[in-house]
Amino acid sequence: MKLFSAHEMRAADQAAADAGIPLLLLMEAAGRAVADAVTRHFAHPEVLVLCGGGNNGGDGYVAARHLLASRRVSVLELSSAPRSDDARTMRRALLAHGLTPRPLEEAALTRALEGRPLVVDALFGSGLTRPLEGEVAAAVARVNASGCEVLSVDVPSGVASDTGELLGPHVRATRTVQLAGAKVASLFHPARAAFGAAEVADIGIPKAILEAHASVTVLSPDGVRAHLPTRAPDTHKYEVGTLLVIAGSATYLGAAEMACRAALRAGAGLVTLASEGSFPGTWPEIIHERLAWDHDPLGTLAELGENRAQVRLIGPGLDRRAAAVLPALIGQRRVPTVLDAGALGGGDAWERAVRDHGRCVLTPHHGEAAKLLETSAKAVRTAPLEAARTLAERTGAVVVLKGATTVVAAPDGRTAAHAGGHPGMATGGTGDVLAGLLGAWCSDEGALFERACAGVVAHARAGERAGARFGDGLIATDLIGAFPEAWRELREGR
Ligand SMILES: NC(=O)C1=CN([C@@H]2O[C@H](COP(=O)(O)OP(=O)(O)OC[C@H]3O[C@@H](n4cnc5c(N)ncnc54)[C@H](O)[C@@H]3O)[C@@H](O)[C@H]2O)[C@H](O)CC1
Ligand SMILES: [K+]
Repeated sequence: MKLFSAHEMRAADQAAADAGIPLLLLMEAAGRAVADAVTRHFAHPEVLVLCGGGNNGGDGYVAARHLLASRRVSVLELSSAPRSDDARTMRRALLAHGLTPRPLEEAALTRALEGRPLVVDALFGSGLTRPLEGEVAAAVARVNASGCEVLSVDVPSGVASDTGELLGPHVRATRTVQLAGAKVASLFHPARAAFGAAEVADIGIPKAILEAHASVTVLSPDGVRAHLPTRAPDTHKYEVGTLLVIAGSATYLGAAEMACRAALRAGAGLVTLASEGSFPGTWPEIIHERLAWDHDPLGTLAELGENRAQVRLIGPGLDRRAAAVLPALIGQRRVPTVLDAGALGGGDAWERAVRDHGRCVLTPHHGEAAKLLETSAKAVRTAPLEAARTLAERTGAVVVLKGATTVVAAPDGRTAAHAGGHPGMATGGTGDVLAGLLGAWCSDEGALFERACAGVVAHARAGERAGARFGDGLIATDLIGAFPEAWRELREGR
């Protein structure tokens, strides 16, 4: 499935019109899809349709017309007359069926809501340009306070379709029927919650036109299945991903250990941890090599069995003293390299090293991305797709921008987003687990973006499984425990 900005959707509409499918046809299909969704999901005998002055309102008039056959329908419209010709046409068609919209005034709305109808919200869609205020904001507040169920058309009115940030008063929908494609806001918190159960309706824009106008893919198990690592029956450990993890510090080895364990459970053939201090060695499968950050760490690493590592992961719990040698460390080997946490150093030399390397995967959370982009965490939160893309373009790396919705961006502009997982994953160490998992799966340097996408979906699925068992009390190592099951489910298409 694709994700659309308002601009991309308008461009797709225009391309459809140029190809011979006029907007009026799309509007008819949109309103029909909304009426179908009402029939499928709601049994209310009474339906109240609220129409705005744009094309979203036009969809509302069409839905009202189709619902007349099976429900008692009333329509309240914003006092301003419909602005677009198409919405005006659809309003006339409704009049021809004997239903006359009435002005959306306080008294009329209050009275209409008393009958506890299903409310179809067709006030504003992707054309919202500023926060709702005045009468409209008051009407939206009244609808929310009524406790009536609401089906929003395309976007809950008041939600800006291009960002997960909420800008002002908005409808809290029970369900939203998104038209032609999912909108950015439907995937990102906190706006995501306003959509209720979100679905996408086909309104007759040809698939090729939609594909050509959307730049973001919504990740799903089906979409990543082809990129899950598989093993030949006669393979050996050096063939399935040998990983060198450069992480941890003398006193804090937990993050490094979790990354190593996750990599092993994700199928890495061999995992070597290079860190300072002695390793408690709770998993004997992890090979430990000692290095001293004050004493020629690059030389030590060059001597290690590092030559055998097909992938490197640098960063979880990394000793602060490593910062001084990070650019040289990144440049030391040309194998795919996942940079996490302490290895997301930033600065000119770091950025140059990452760019020159050309096979890096960066896994920042919002705060780390903000530091790398020299902006605020709020700016990253408001526009995570753009933040991930900018960082990927600047560094030439695949960027995995972690959050409740994770964005994966490639330097060539490919972008994907995934909203799976469980709120319990907001706990220390889940990022280390993702880093280890990506370390295990990013051995295929020709498919770093695809493997990163698969890793993000698998990590989220493991979180869902662990969340189902432990709820918000899940801890990072539970994800590692749930990982084999999650991976199997994805492989088997469950
Ligand atoms: N391909 C598709 O998805 C199709 C979608 N359709 C529907 O069309 C709307 C978008 O229509 P548009 O006319 O561009 O915008 P709106 O209906 O959202 O109305 C905006 C309208 O209102 C003005 N405005 C904006 N913000 C405010 C505000 N805060 N207060 C007051 N007024 C505001 C703005 O100037 C516009 O005039 C899409 O969501 C779908 O529902 C088509 O029907 C079929 C193809
Ligand atoms: K709406």
